[in-house]
Amino acid sequence: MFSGKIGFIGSGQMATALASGMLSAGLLQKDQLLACDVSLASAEKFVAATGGEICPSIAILVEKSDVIFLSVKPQSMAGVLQTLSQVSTSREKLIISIAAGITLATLEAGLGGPGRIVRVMPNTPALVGAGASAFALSQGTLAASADRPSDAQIVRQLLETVGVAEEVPESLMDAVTGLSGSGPAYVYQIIEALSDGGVRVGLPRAIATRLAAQTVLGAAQMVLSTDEHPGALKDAVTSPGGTTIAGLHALESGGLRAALMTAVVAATQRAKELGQPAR
Ligand SMILES: NC(=O)C1=CN([C@@H]2O[C@H](COP(=O)(O)OP(=O)(O)OC[C@H]3O[C@@H](n4cnc5c(N)ncnc54)[C@H](O)[C@@H]3O)[C@@H](O)[C@H]2O)C=CC1
Ligand SMILES: O=C(O)[C@@H]1CCC=N1
Repeated sequence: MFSGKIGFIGSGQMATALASGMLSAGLLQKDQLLACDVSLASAEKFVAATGGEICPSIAILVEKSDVIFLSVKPQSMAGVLQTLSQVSTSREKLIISIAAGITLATLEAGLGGPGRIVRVMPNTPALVGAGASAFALSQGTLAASADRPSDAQIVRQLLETVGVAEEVPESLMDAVTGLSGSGPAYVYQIIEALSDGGVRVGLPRAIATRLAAQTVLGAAQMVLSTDEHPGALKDAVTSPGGTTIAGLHALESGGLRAALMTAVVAATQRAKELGQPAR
C-alpha cells in the first residue's frame, strides 16, 4: 500500500491510465488521488474514472499531495513549471514528469533548481496493470532514511504496481519514448491489420480481432516467460515449406521489420525535438 496522496497536474489520458491502474491494483484508495486541469471536461472525466478529487489550483494540489505527476503535454510544461516554481512547498514534494522529451535539466531550471525530480516514461497499458515504464532520477532525489524509503523506491513502487519498470540513464529516455512510450499505438495498428487480414480470408470481425489480440499477447508472454530469443520462438512456429514461412516471406517483402525500426527511430527523434526550447 502507498500511504501518501498523489496529485496529477494534467488529468488526461496518461494520468487517468496511471491513476486507474494504481487503484485497480489496490495500491491506494480514491481519496488519495487529486487532479488539477485547465479543462473542466478533462478533470471531470478523471474523476468519473477514478473517484479522485479535483483541485481548483496547482498551489492547492501541491499543498495536499506527497507525489506530484506532471502529466501535461510537453508544450504546456513551461507554464506549469513557472506556476510550480512560485509555490514554495513544491520543493519538498517528489515531482515526476512523464512528458515526452522534457529533460531533467529543463525541469530543474523551470522549478528554480535541483530538487526531488524524476523523469518517467510510462505507457497506457498501465491502465490494465501491463505498463512498461522507464525512469531516470535527478541528482536532487532523496536517499532512504530510517523513517522513509528513497525517492527511487517510491517511483519504482508506483510504476511496478502498474507493470514493469526499468531505471535507465537519462540519455536513454527519448529512446524509451520511441519504443515503449509510443509502442502501444504501433501494436494496435498491427492487431488491427491482422484482424483485417482475418476478415479478408473470411473470419467474422469480432473473432478476428480477438484472435489477433490474443496472438500478440501470447507471443509477448512467450518472449517474457521463456529465455528464448524471439528468432528462436519464430523458428518453432515455422515448418519447412509450411504456412508460416509463406506469411513471413510476405512480411519481409512488405518491409515490416524495417518499418517498425524506422518507427522507433522517428518517434525517438520527435521526443528529442519536443524537448528543445520553443523558439
Ligand atoms: N498518451 C500516452 O500514451 C503517453 C503520454 N505521455 C506523456 O504524458 C503527457 C500527457 O499526455 P496525454 O495524457 O496523452 O495528454 P492529454 O491531452 O490527454 O492530457 C493532458 C492534460 O493536460 C491538461 N493541461 C494542459 N495545460 C495544463 C495546465 N497548464 N495545467 C493543468 N492541466 C493542463 C489538458 O487539459 C489535458 O487534460 C504528455 O507529456 C505525454 O508526452 C507519456 C507516455 C505515454
Ligand atoms: O505521442 C506522444 O507524444 C506521447 C508520448 C509517448 C506516447 N504518447
